[in-house]
Amino acid sequence: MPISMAIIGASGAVGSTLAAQVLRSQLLEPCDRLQLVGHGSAASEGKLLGTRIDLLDAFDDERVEIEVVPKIIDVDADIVVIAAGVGLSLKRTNRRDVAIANRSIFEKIADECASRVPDALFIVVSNPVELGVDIFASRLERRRVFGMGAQQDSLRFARAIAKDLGISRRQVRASVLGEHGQSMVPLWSAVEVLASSPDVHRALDQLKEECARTPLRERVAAIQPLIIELVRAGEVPEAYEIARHALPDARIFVEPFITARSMHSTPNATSNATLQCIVAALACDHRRVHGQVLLEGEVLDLHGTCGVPITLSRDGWHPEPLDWLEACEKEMLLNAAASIRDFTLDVLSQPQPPELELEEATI
Ligand SMILES: NC(=O)c1ccc[n+]([C@@H]2O[C@H](COP(=O)([O-])OP(=O)(O)OC[C@H]3O[C@@H](n4cnc5c(N)ncnc54)[C@H](O)[C@@H]3O)[C@@H](O)[C@H]2O)c1
Repeated sequence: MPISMAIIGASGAVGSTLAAQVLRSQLLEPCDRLQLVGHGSAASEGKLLGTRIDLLDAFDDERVEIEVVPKIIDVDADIVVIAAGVGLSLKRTNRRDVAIANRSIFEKIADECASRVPDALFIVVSNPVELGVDIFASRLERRRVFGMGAQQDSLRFARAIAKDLGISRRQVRASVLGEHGQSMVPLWSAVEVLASSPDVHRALDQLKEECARTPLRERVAAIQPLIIELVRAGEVPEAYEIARHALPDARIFVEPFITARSMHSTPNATSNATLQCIVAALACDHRRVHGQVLLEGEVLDLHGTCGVPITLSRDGWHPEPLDWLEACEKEMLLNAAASIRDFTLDVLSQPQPPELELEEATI
């Protein structure tokens, strides 16, 4: 069955990188289609037309059909990635301001997708991922909507552990659940190392013991304000140096912040995690990924949006059991779910902001 994929926000850092990674991966074949979707402005259409030719120049060997779709209402795909919206900036310095700005963008895109492609699979990349999932899942079949933030965080955690053990990330399986934000929950009990060397397993045990000595939140709080200060002052090497010395579970709270601030986005890592989710949905082979989904009691009796382990098919997500969580991990996950709920309710109760200023919404 041919694959038809749309990237909403394809002119952005993440959207354009994802398009390149999808084409580079050779996931798509000649009869498949990749839609680069703009948002109705002449500037976004112009940029996408240029992006299309650049992608063709790079990847046309596979003869995948690459289309520019100037308006969201004309999207036509089985898999829709939402990478449109604003991020942190000088004007929007916190997650709440980003959420308030992106809320109306999410609502508009979700309404148009609901009328146009209700049976697609929707992958939310834009932040806050949980707000996006909530809004899309309220307008579409919730099982067809998931956020990729938890997969991104899980890959980061696996890399941080692999780095400290001196092995490849391929040899580490790790899970980060909860929020794609300050309430994320890295699970030491789920870490699996596929290396056979006893030294590596001993080193992992030592790492876990070291982490257990001081609560994660305390370790993050001890370095985060300083890192924020250093990044604000433009002292990026110093900020990375502090992050490098943090233990893996705390490092993933601070390192992405430095990266996002120093290069405006995290396009390669985010696209890679999104691509892994797309590959999992197409393979439909029960491989475990992680995603923010709107739960109705399927896991730990949770109701609301939360990052959990899932499997994927083209028709949507299926929850994986979580009854093996340690008591403290379960408590952290329940707290994360409550914090997500409070944040989302707060944002949804705010008055709608005026239209985004032109210079932000043009491309
Ligand atoms: N989940 C993650 O791990 C992760 C990582 C990086 C970025 N993000 C989020 O993804 C989103 C995109 O990030 P980016 O770095 O590519 O940003 P970017 O500024 O480079 O691109 C933003 C995209 O959104 C589009 N856009 C802007 N206003 C719009 C509107 N009113 N309607 C529709 N589309 C609009 C732009 O045309 C552009 O294509 C942001 O919300 C960002 O916070 C998430």
